[in-house]
Amino acid sequence: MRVNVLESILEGVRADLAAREAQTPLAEIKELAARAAAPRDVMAAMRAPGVGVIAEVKRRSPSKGELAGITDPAELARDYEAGGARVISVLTEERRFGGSLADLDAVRAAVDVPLLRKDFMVSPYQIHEARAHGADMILLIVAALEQNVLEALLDRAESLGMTALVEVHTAEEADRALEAGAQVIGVNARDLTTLEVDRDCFGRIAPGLPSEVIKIAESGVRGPSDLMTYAGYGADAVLVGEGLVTSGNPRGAVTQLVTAGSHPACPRPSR
Ligand SMILES: O=C(O)c1ccccc1NCC(=O)[C@H](O)[C@H](O)COP(=O)(O)O
Repeated sequence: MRVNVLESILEGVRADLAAREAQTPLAEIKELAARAAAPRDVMAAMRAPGVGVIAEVKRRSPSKGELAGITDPAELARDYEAGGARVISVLTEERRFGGSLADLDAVRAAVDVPLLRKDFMVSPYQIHEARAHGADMILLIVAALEQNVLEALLDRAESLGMTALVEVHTAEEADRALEAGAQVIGVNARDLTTLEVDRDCFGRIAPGLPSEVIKIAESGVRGPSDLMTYAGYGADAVLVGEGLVTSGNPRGAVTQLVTAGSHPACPRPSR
């Protein structure tokens, strides 16, 4: 029997969430979120000219195991910011990705750019938690959520002044994202149920999305030439993890992508 990777990740996420909720009740985490500094303007960052880079702090992955022995996520984030990343994504899932809310705190204290809390969101609790720890953006994976839950979580994020990156892998999921009112849609080249990476996925789905929707190409970006390909299909930004953390020079690797994304020969999103 084939194991659905996403389902098994979600099981662990729910168990860890229940443990955190038992320790810090929802009312308390809401209070902490309300006291956090105002969220940064992610939409302005996404609409800036050229193709932007969302650089990910990614310690480990279910498919590849330990990626680069990250010892200081704050230092990595400072390199990303210096290289010109528009947003920094911090993976906070612990069991499979080795991340934590402590990583998010460390990165928040180190940089000024908007932060994406990259995790498997299944409950409003996690959104208040993200805000309490300084995130400006959260991830909602369509394949992981019933439509009513997707819509409720999107509303919750917006009510806190945050932006939701709504992630899809198929045209049907893209329809669900639009129906939910997503303003930012990420097309993940990685099928989270099998972990296969299909770099043609963005080119099949993104051109069919409305022009006003911000389009992000996620996963499997190896360098400037992938960015240019995605730009040709209307990408506003690329989200890159492994390619940066394993590069040996994350600042230089981000700079190369940012340079390609702002080059006059780079296709511009039409809106
Ligand atoms: O990265 C994985 O193997 C993975 C497996 C199962 C669920 C999610 C997974 N990754 C989350 C991501 O979306 C990526 O970290 C992100 O898009 C960056 O991808 P990459 O540049 O390929 O590291």
